[in-house]
Amino acid sequence: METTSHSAFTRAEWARLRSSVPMPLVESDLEALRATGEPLSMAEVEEVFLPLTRLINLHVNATRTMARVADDFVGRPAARRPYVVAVAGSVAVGKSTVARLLRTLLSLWPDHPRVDLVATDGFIYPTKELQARGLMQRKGYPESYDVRRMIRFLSDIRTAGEASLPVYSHQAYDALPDVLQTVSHPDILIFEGLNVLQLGSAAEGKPTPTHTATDFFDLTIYVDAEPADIEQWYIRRFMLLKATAFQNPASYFHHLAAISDDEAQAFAIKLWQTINLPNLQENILPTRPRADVVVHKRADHAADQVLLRRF
Ligand SMILES: Nc1ncnc2c1ncn2[C@@H]1O[C@H](COP(=O)(O)OP(=O)(O)O)[C@@H](O)[C@H]1O
Ligand SMILES: CC(C)(COP(=O)(O)O)[C@@H](O)C(=O)NCCC(=O)O
Repeated sequence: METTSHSAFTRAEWARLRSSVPMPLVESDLEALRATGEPLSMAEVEEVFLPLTRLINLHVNATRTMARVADDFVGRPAARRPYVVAVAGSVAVGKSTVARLLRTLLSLWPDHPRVDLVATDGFIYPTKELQARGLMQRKGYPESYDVRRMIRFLSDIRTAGEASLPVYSHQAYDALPDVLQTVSHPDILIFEGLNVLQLGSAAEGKPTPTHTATDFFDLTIYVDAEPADIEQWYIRRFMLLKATAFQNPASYFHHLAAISDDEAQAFAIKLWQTINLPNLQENILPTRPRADVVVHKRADHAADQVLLRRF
């Protein structure tokens, strides 16, 4: 399906663009990269992600050349700033697996060995603040993020090469108090989250923001799938977490460990249908046309199509 904004590649067409990039991973490497309940095969790496890392590698080098031109023009010493890749998509679509895999693959290229990864959940307001604002049922929606802090983080990374952010715990369902993740002079930063491609709009009575997160990205990737498939993945993962992570008394969802599977499943469906699906439809899907690369996954998680932006 060719669109006005993107060229479409079947999996087989995209796989040919790997060219001669060698496969650097073995099965045990993939085991460490898989998220809960998510398959990731050697074929997926070879046919989908090695071509993608080849494209990113070419783009990093071209971007560095362009930056040198600007430095030469004004007569200042060449400065290397982090190249930022954004990964967007729904809750449970597999963004974090894609982000971890890209980090591993990109760090094996000698041109850019230092690759860091940041998830935007670190910018979600702490539970106390969400409760005060009446946003506990809007977690993951644009208004649940401290967008100013996120923009400041991205701006510091691009200008100074270094910045810190809070750390989110899925177990606590909240930010960890007094814990910060510091990112320091990576060659590449992968910035992963639901809302990274959003333009942002002015709050009631406030001026339009000067910057949006997308101003700071060199390349944007949208991980795509049919909402009905993502719902199945979300529910399956929730049930796996019930049998594992939720058993821990420290887990926010520990109370669900004791209820029946049918009740837990009904709860997962409710979370999906009242929070995550509307967020996908209202806020996340509308950002897809702006992505440079769209990786579309089938019900079995294998990518069947890749779109590449034309402009
Ligand atoms: N309640 C939870 N407890 C523990 N881990 C979780 C929980 N919810 C999500 N996760 C994990 O957090 C990561 C991010 O999940 P999510 O934001 O849905 O994005 P995605 O599935 O696209 O990576 C995944 O690795 C997932 O398995
Ligand atoms: C923390 C999240 C909003 C994801 O945030 P992201 O890293 O994409 O910014 C999401 O995993 C979440 O907790 N959603 C709330 C509804 C639910 O529990 O599924």
